[in-house]
Amino acid sequence: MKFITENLTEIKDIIEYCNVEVPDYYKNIEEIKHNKNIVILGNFDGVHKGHQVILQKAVERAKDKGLKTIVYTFSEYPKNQQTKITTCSEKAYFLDKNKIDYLCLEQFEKVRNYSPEEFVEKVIVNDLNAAEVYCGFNFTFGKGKSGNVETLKKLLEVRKLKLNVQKAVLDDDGEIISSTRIRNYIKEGNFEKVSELLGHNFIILGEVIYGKQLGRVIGFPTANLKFENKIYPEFGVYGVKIHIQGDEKIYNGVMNIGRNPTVNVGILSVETNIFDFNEDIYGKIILIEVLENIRYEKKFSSVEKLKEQIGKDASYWKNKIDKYQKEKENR
Ligand SMILES: Cc1cc2nc3c(=O)[nH]c(=O)nc-3n(C[C@H](O)[C@H](O)[C@H](O)COP(=O)(O)O)c2cc1C
Ligand SMILES: Nc1ncnc2c1ncn2[C@@H]1O[C@H](COP(=O)(O)OP(=O)(O)O)[C@@H](O)[C@H]1O
Repeated sequence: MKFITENLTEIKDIIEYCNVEVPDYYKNIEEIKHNKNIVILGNFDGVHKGHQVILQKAVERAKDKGLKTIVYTFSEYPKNQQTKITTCSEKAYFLDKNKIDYLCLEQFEKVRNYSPEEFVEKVIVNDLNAAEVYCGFNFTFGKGKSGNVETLKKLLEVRKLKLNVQKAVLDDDGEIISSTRIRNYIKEGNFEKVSELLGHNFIILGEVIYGKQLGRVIGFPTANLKFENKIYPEFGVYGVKIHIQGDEKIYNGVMNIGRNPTVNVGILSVETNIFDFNEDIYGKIILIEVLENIRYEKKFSSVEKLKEQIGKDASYWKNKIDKYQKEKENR
């Protein structure tokens, strides 16, 4: 997948993790102008199962017609930053998995005052060279969200462009799959439901930074990540899978999110002890898949007691992994 963005810092992690060339904005803009494209509009926070239906249909259509697919979305959406399920880099990771050709991360400020007509003419027709457009049933656009799917349909029709509107995708219980529902399940720690509605596990992608360097002393070194502008599960301990930049192997481990009240630092941290691993990975990008809430974070009366509990958390998760593994083998 190629990127069209002027804000490279937002995609730095995914560029490094996937070891791809730093995108050239002007070159890629020129490239899409020479193609005929299917433009897919939306926020795609989480790239959940509903989003995936739109993406798959668009990709299929593009294949049939010899077109390219472009997801057009905003880099820094103005509101609700801390409720985002995916950062730009994480969104890019899943869009790439869905075989999208280009991801255009537009600065919202650039287009926020465009009327629906202007948006269609300047963005969809001129910049993106659209042959067809896809969006979800609740898509809005233009100044103050003045345009909806009906407006878009009419504006595209006069330009002989087809709009494909995806109706709401439902889960097995007949409820609409939405980013809001997924956020609530993340907060509740119900990762079975989170994974079911996302169609993949909740991920945290980031660079390993220095922490207090106490982990190694207590026998549980932890790879620490920066806190990003996104939603995090409640402070607590989670069973996770870990992927490390440049390493094919998938590791298991336990992650703690919180303020480490026992050692009284109070700084927010997201840190993971990786099982059967002993390497220096400072500066590397890692991708964590969150699978289960094990318990909530707690203040222990001593570091010794904390150490004992971390040992129990790790054993609990190792046993569970063994159980999953045996079940898989017997199936
Ligand atoms: C599985 C796991 C569970 C943890 N649970 C707690 C906890 O309940 N309370 C707490 O104060 N710290 C908890 N921690 C965080 C430790 O305090 C922290 O890892 C330790 O201070 C080392 O930090 P460092 O990586 O910055 O050196 C946990 C860490 C792990 C890996
Ligand atoms: N099994 C492991 N799990 C996590 N990190 C490990 C492991 N083995 C070695 N490391 C390395 O050690 C560092 C963590 O050690 P730690 O003492 O907790 O320091 P810090 O407080 O800086 O995170 C990680 O960033 C990584 O480079």
